[in-house]
Amino acid sequence: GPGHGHWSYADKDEWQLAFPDCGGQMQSPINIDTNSTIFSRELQPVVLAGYNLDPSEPLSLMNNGHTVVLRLPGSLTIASGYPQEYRAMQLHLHWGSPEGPGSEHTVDGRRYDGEIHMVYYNPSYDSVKVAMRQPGGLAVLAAFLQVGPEDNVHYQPLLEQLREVQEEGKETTVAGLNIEGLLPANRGRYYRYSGSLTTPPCYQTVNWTVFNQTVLLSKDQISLLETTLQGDDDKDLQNNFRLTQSLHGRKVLASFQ
Ligand SMILES: NS(=O)(=O)c1c(F)c(F)c(SCCc2ccc(C(=O)O)cc2)c(F)c1NC1CCCCCCC1
Ligand SMILES: [Zn+2]
Repeated sequence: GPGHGHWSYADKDEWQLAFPDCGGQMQSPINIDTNSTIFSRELQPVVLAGYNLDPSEPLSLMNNGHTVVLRLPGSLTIASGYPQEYRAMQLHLHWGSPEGPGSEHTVDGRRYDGEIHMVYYNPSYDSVKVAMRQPGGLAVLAAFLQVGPEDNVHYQPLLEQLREVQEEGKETTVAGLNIEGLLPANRGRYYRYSGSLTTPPCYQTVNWTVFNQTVLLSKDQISLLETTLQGDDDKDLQNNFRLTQSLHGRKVLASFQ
């Protein structure tokens, strides 16, 4: 992965030794205290463009030892909801275990079962490598995954491939799917704040959107996510979430009252 040292969720207190930004004052994830958010009428609904990918276009799905990553084409963009256009890079998931939930952000101290992150970069920079080091260079759309009454058909193409990438480093392909279907239906209600990657190198360059509406998956889909993948040395890949970080005075905006 990026950066030098090898890291794990077990040694998250040492991350800042090898990756100094991880000890910064604009770190993610955070707890969203809904009583302290500030309503901003400037925050327009998030609109995606190019999200209906061509089913004949296979996408790479990989277990990188820390999460499962679906590479996304740069033709998928955020058309509105941010001051400038962003282009898709990848999406990945965070989850817990059968013993407990595993979202990264929390809302009023509540941790959700899981969380999807769609990672975008600002194409006005020469490359992703440059963009990810610039403030506002990255945008991540985050949504909470929650157990609901039935299977979420949009997640099925991803989840049924998990067994093909059970071991760290394994890769497979997924047919082009409707990326928009992976996000909540209501993209007008979200929180916005400036933060960081939640993994080393923890660059403080992420313009975060955390949707208010959750995404519902069945209990079976959530437990498939929690019990299929293996990380380092064949240990179960579970609880791949970073603890919430101090705001250090940062304000969290809300697109709704
Ligand atoms: N929540 S998050 O967005 O910070 C995030 C995580 F929490 C993540 F845990 C991850 S996966 C861990 C980082 C990593 C490891 C290996 C490789 C590789 O072999 O290619 C790539 C990345 C992960 F990939 C990401 N997102 C990546 C961060 C690393 C590189 C920057 C650009 C892509 C976004
Ligand atoms: Zn993430």
